[in-house]
Amino acid sequence: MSMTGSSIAINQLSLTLDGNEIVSQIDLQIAAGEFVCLLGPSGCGKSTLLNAIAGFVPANGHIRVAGKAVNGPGVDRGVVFQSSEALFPWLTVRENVEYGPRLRGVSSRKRAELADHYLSLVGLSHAADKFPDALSGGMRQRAQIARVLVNEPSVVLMDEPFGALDAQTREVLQRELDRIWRATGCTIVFVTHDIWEAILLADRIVTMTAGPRATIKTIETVGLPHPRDPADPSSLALYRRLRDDIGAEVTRVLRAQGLAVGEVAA
Ligand SMILES: Nc1ncnc2c1ncn2[C@@H]1O[C@H](COP(=O)(O)OP(=O)(O)OP(=O)(O)O)[C@@H](O)[C@H]1O
Repeated sequence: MSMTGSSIAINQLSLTLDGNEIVSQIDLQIAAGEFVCLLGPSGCGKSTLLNAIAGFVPANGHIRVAGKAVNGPGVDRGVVFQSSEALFPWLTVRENVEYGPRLRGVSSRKRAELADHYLSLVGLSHAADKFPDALSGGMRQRAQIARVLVNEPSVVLMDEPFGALDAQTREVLQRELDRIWRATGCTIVFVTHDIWEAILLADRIVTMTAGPRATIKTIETVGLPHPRDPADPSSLALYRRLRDDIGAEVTRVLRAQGLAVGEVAA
């Protein structure tokens, strides 16, 4: 039970929703097994870009995963959402995790084996027979991650997966995700609002301009050893750069709307 990450190649990509061009001229090459975070002002189009890689949003331009054009959703790409409502409330954790393999016709013995493995990987073996309602927010997100990993995708797309969690649970799950990513070798694209979260997790951090027609503003290679220490001067310098880059975008938009006079931090 192992995965290999796939590369993602995005070239000259624009995305239009309801006739509005949300993101424009995106060029981004992600290596197999890389962990990339997307940061940017609220509403700039981070989720739209992630959804396009997932195949939920039609692409104008090119998105290739492992060299193959993305034309719709596929089992090679798993998506973890912020909301724990993504779990089926009428199924136990184990049944939720086995759902994907069951759809793919995997035998019950193999399904159970896969579920055991991925529930253990996310630290949820003890809660396998519980229903989602009986779980804490952090446990539900673990279950969602197991439900995605059980399909052994080469790319995991995560849309603010820890955004609704309290700070302590979030920190625990960030460490866990770092471990899980290393254990699986999958490629991760992770949308967040949280600059520290991006610094703790990412190989590279992509910042986006404010929309409409948002595009890539900067790409930072983090290049710091794991586990990352927020008190490290290099981490702090990177935090300030990212904060200033995103803050400048927020300020620009507010000024354009005639709403801001001073500087605005992200
Ligand atoms: N189905 C849709 N139809 C039309 N416009 C949409 C649709 N979904 C999102 N949008 C618009 O697309 C833009 C980008 O939304 P998106 O959710 O991708 O941004 P985001 O950067 O992920 O936002 P946030 O950080 O607040 O989660 C927003 O202006 C939003 O209003």
